[in-house]
Amino acid sequence: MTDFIGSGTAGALVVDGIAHGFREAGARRAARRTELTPVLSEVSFEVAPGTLTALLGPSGCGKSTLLRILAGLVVPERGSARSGSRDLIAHPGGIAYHPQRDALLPWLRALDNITLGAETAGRDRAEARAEAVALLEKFGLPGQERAWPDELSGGMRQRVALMRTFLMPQRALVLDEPLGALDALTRRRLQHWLLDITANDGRPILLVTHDIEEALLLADRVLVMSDRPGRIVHVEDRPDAATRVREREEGTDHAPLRRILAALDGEAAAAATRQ
Ligand SMILES: Nc1ncnc2c1ncn2[C@@H]1O[C@H](COP(=O)(O)OP(=O)(O)OP(=O)(O)O)[C@@H](O)[C@H]1O
Repeated sequence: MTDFIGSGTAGALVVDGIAHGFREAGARRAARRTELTPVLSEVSFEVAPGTLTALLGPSGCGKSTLLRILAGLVVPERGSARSGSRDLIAHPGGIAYHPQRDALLPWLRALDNITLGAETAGRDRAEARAEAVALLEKFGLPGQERAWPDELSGGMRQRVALMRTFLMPQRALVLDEPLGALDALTRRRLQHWLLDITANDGRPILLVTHDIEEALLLADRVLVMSDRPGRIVHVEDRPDAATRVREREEGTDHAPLRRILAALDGEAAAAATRQ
C-alpha cells in the first residue's frame, strides 16, 4: 500500500516520509555505539483542516517520537513535515503541542496556566484571558480562574491543560494521550467534551491514543501503526461525528473495531515472530 494518504489540501498538516532512529542505549563495543535503532520508518499522512486523525499503535512504536518531531523537539533523520506552507522541521514551534503529561505549572493559577501557551506564542494577553474565561464557563469550570492546580481533580486538570493547547494560535494541533490516566467515567465525559471542541475548531488535529473506542468516537480517520519501527499499516475512515456518537450509544457498527484489532493483532503476531 502507498504510505502517503492525502490530496494536498490547503492548510493541512502533512507528514511526508518521516524516518528516525535512536542510538542504542548501553551498547558496549565502540562500533555499536554509533548504530541507530530504527523507530519510525517512512511515515506519511495528511490531516485536513477541520478534521481529527487518531494514531493508534503498539507501545514503543514511535507515536510520541513522531509528535515530538512535529513539535520541533526531535530532528528526524529523513522526511519532511509541514503545517500549511510552514516547514515544521526547519522552523520549529509551528504546532500547538499537548505533551503526554498535563504539565500544569503549580505556581500559576488556572487562568494563567490556560493562557500561558497563547501568551508565549505571542497572542494578545487580554484577548487570550477573555477567551479563557469563556472556555472555563463553557466546559464546566466556571469561577475556577483563580484555582491552583493542586486544588483541581485529575479531570479538571486535564481540561485546563487542553484549554491551554486549544487557545494556542498555531495552525495545527497535536495531542499526545490527552485523556490518559483518568477513570473510565471522567474519560468518557471528556471524550464528548473533546468531540465538541474539535468539531468547532477548524484546524487539523492529530491525536495519539491507546484507546480504540476513543479513536473511533473522536476521529474522522484512524491510522494504525506497526510495531517498531513504526509505519502506517491500516487506515480506517470514519463517518461524521453524529453517526459516530450514535454508533457508540447504540453499539451498531463493530466492523471498524474488528478491522483495527486485526491490524494490531497482526502487528503483535509479527513482533512475536521477530523475537
Ligand atoms: N530520546 C530517546 N533516546 C533513545 N531512545 C528513545 C528516545 N525517545 C524514545 N526512544 C525509544 O524510541 C521508541 C519509541 O518511543 P515512543 O515514546 O515514541 O513510543 P510510543 O509509541 O509513543 O510508546 P507509548 O505508546 O508506550 O507511549 C522506544 O523504544 C523508546 O525507548
